[in-house]
Amino acid sequence: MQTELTKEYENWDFSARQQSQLNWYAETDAPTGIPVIDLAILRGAAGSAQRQQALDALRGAITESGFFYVKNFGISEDEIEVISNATRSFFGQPEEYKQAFNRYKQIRGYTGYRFESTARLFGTGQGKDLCMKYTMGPELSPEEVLERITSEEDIASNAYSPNIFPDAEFRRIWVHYYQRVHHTSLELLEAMGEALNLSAESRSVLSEALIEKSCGELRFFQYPDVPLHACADVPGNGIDRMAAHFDIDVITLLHQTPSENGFISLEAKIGEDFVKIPAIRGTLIVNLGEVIRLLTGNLIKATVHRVVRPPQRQHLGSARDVIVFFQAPPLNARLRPIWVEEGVVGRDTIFDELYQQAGELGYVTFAKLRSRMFAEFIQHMEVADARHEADAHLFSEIK
Ligand SMILES: O=C(O)CCC(=O)C(=O)O
Ligand SMILES: [Fe+2]
Repeated sequence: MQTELTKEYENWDFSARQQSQLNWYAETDAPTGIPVIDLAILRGAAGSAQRQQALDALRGAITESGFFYVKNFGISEDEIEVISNATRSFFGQPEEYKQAFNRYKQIRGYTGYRFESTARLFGTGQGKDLCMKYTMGPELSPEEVLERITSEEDIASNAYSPNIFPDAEFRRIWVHYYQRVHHTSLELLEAMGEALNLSAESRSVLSEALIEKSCGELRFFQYPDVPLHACADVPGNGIDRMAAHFDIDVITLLHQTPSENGFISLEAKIGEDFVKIPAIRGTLIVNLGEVIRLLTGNLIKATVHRVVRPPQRQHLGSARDVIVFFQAPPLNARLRPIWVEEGVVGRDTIFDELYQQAGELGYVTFAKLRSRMFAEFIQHMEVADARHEADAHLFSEIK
């Protein structure tokens, strides 16, 4: 058994690849209720019928499924190829070399295979994330950090920890992609404000708090082929590659590659069912996060999603790459409720509670909301770590 497992490690492939050569799905494969929105149309002449249709589709997606695709998002396939190949090449280095860039406590730099556990944070599954990761946050000067913090606690929270990169070229490539995807996220948030017909006051919450001074995090995940013995259909195994969760940001922009063998790993919970979200060439997947759900009184959905393991017959060729940008407010953002004219379905969230407590102050800082959200996660994290190591024997040692 051990020999087989070692052989599977030899299947870890980090060679450079051309995006055009991958086994993409087509736009017609988008699941029902997950529209493909054309950002080129949204950027076009205001008032055209086509543009109104795109705005209506956007409104439907964010208030119903909480998931959509976006095409013509302003980042070329070449730019995606450059960051992917640079990061794949880093992941292909010896573990010892990579560990020198590990700042996991600050959620920066390299995080090894099966190190983080989304299951542990959310209490919605078992096991560690079956991928390796690289992470960067906003590039801020010390003055810019000072502007954004509200207390000593904020410094300790590591939200503004410095970035780390293996070399100058890697940094240039990552900073470039960060700027590009950050820009796309702003375009989408503005379009959402328009699609929801927000009042001037509510739009100012979006632009002051979430748009202009936002602090996103960019991460690259490489999920290698799932080892045969760890597949979803082996009795007693879990099914997660990354356990079910919602994102705790404002909006997430995710680029995924298709697996060579066609297996679709990413699933979104729409109604009671988990729906497969295939990798469609030329698109990003967009989903909305907890912060915007709370600000809009549940109107915008922070949809639960997960990444699943393949069955044994599809373990070879199940590897996938993901570049994901989490758009988050700065810690000093002054969050207020966003009112949408019709359709407010609930005002009883943890945000509303904090907002009422704020009284005359009239806002809740993101720092406050964030620590309240994390307090909920800590309860899940008290589950014994052993539970998350129960399947460790299914994976061989990293050498
Ligand atoms: O790997 C994926 O496709 C999903 C990643 C994800 O949901 C996350 O990191 O929040
Ligand atoms: Fe997620």
